[in-house]
Amino acid sequence: MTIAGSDSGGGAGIQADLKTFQMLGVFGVSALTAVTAQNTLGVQGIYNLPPDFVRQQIDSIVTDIGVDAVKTGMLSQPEIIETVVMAVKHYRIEKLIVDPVMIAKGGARLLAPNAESALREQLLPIAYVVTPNIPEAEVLTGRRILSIEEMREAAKRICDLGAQRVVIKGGHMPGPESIDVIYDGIEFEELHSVRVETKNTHGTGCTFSSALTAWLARGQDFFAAVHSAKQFISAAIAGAIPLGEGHGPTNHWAYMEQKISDSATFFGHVRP
Ligand SMILES: Nc1ncnc2c1ncn2[C@@H]1O[C@H](COP(=O)(O)OP(=O)(O)OP(=O)(O)O)[C@@H](O)[C@H]1O
Ligand SMILES: Cc1ncc(CO)c(N)n1
Repeated sequence: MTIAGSDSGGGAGIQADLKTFQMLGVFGVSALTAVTAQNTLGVQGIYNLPPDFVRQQIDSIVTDIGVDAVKTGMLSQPEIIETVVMAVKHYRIEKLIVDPVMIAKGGARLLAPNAESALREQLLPIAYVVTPNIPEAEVLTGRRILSIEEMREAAKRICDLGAQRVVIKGGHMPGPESIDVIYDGIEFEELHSVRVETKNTHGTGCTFSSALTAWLARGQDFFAAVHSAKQFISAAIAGAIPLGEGHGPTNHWAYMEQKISDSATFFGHVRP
């Protein structure tokens, strides 16, 4: 399940999450927190849903269909965070993947400033894993992050805030590689990928964390699931189709296309 906002542009939010789940063979369900009027140029409008109605959607899903993992994205308001926290505790959801969405690529706020403390103090302590980008990790820790060493320190601090595991995504740090720092409370790992020179990075964070959620729902262990998610997002960025005039979306089917062309046999055809 994804608990997040709708991106009318289809590249981020609920739409990115459900497309990613589908591509990874996971049945996606959703609870909407907000509806955005959004495209590749920016966010033109936000309509928040009432917290009670967010809870009603979660109740509808969990009491009938059930969930193997739950991901949160845009939560927008402190009351929505409190509602999600209560529901996660009530249903004893263990695999909670928190993508602490704060600001969209174009600069629009997707989390009210007065919701940051609720996120830090109430949601992080019940997270199985948190996946901040660098600016989000800076807000959560209150410190600048300018190096891999500082990413590691931030990961430790975020675990000290109560999260069990952390992936700090390195898309915002300049350099020839995009490096993510993974920490499970004991061990660190760095995941390197060649930085693709592209402006089509709308929704990279949502897509990465929903791929991680899908692999965790499928039962992969934490480090393996992060590696698989990185493969998914790397293919989605490299294979992005340019849409719109601004930051275009990633390509949610590129990973499967790559898998198909990598495989020796496909529909009975043996590749030379
Ligand atoms: N230009 C790029 N080339 C290769 N990998 C990238 C690039 N930009 C981001 N990534 C990777 O994509 C994933 C998402 O990271 P990023 O830091 O962009 O998330 P984000 O800022 O939360 O995204 P968004 O807010 O747009 O949803 C990470 O694994 C990161 O390393
Ligand atoms: C609805 C929504 N969620 C998350 C993001 C972050 O990419 C976005 N741009 N829009």
